[in-house]
Amino acid sequence: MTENTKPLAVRCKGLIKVYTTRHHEMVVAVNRLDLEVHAGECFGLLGPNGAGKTTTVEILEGLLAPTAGEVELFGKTWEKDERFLRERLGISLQHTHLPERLTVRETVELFRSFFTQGRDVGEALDLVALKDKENARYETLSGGQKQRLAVACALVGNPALLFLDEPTTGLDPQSRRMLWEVVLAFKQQGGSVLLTTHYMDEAERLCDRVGVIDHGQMIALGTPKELIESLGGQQIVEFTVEGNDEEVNLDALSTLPSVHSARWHTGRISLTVGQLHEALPALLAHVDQGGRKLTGLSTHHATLEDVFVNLTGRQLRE
Ligand SMILES: Nc1ncnc2c1ncn2[C@@H]1O[C@H](COP(=O)(O)OP(=O)(O)OP(=O)(O)O)[C@@H](O)[C@H]1O
Repeated sequence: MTENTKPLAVRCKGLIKVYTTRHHEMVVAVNRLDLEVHAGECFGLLGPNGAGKTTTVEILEGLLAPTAGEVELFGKTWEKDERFLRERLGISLQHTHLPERLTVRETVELFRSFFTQGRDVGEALDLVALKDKENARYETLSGGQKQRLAVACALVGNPALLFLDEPTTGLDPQSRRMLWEVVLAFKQQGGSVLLTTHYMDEAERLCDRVGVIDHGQMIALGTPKELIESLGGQQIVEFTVEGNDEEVNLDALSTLPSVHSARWHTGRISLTVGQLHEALPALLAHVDQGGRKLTGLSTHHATLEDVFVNLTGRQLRE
């Protein structure tokens, strides 16, 4: 099969999930979501708490029934081809509770037994650098080791598609980087990945494309580079001035050289800027001419976080 005729790893269309709470209130968690993950791609779903990421992922994993919409993985559906799909998916849930008394090796052996074909247990442990812990009981592992074990369990069936729901939340930097290497190696061998994350550096490092989801809807989709470029500038300048904030004229600021846009953001003025060496002198002169004094100034390279703020006026993590 050529690249174009390969079935998509994930295709969902018009996905809707409405929960009914204990108090009989309706919560629309996913609202007409369309999503495609290509074979061999790492796709990241980003969004704030409660955006609908976990609900979406659990529907795609066949763990939760949608209220409406179509879901296909490798051109197959959960209704008709559950066995086929279970053999091809690796799943690491947001919270994994594994048996406390089993050793690391026993845990992975248990998961290996669910699959007719799969990896050698030792190889799966090697992949997540847990070989030296194979005889340790689950209850004695650190948070990072537990998370890596969950990923080993997801990998031991030699899946074609890996689901990772916030795989590195709460991990130390070294464990996070180790998991990133595991994901990149899996992708390099042709695997497809759908991951959710709160970490923008993680999305930028791992994902070929990302979808930003808010209130159950996809509000932006593209490569990290495309999304960041959509801001119109690669740099963000944030500053505060002494005196009455109300008088700051955002329109005037956005006409300064190399400034693409100006907004209020968490008590500061935030400018999206093309060239710092053009924008900064002009900004300083502008503030000076207005008879004001700068009380703070910082700059950073635009990130996916800035994309989210630009789209919604909110922080990704509040
Ligand atoms: N079982 C449930 N019953 C009622 N409402 C629910 C249920 N599960 C989730 N929700 C609601 O659906 C919305 C989406 O939740 P979901 O967990 O999918 O979001 P999320 O983006 O994964 O958030 P987080 O990053 O915090 O995990 C939220 O408003 C949540 O409160």
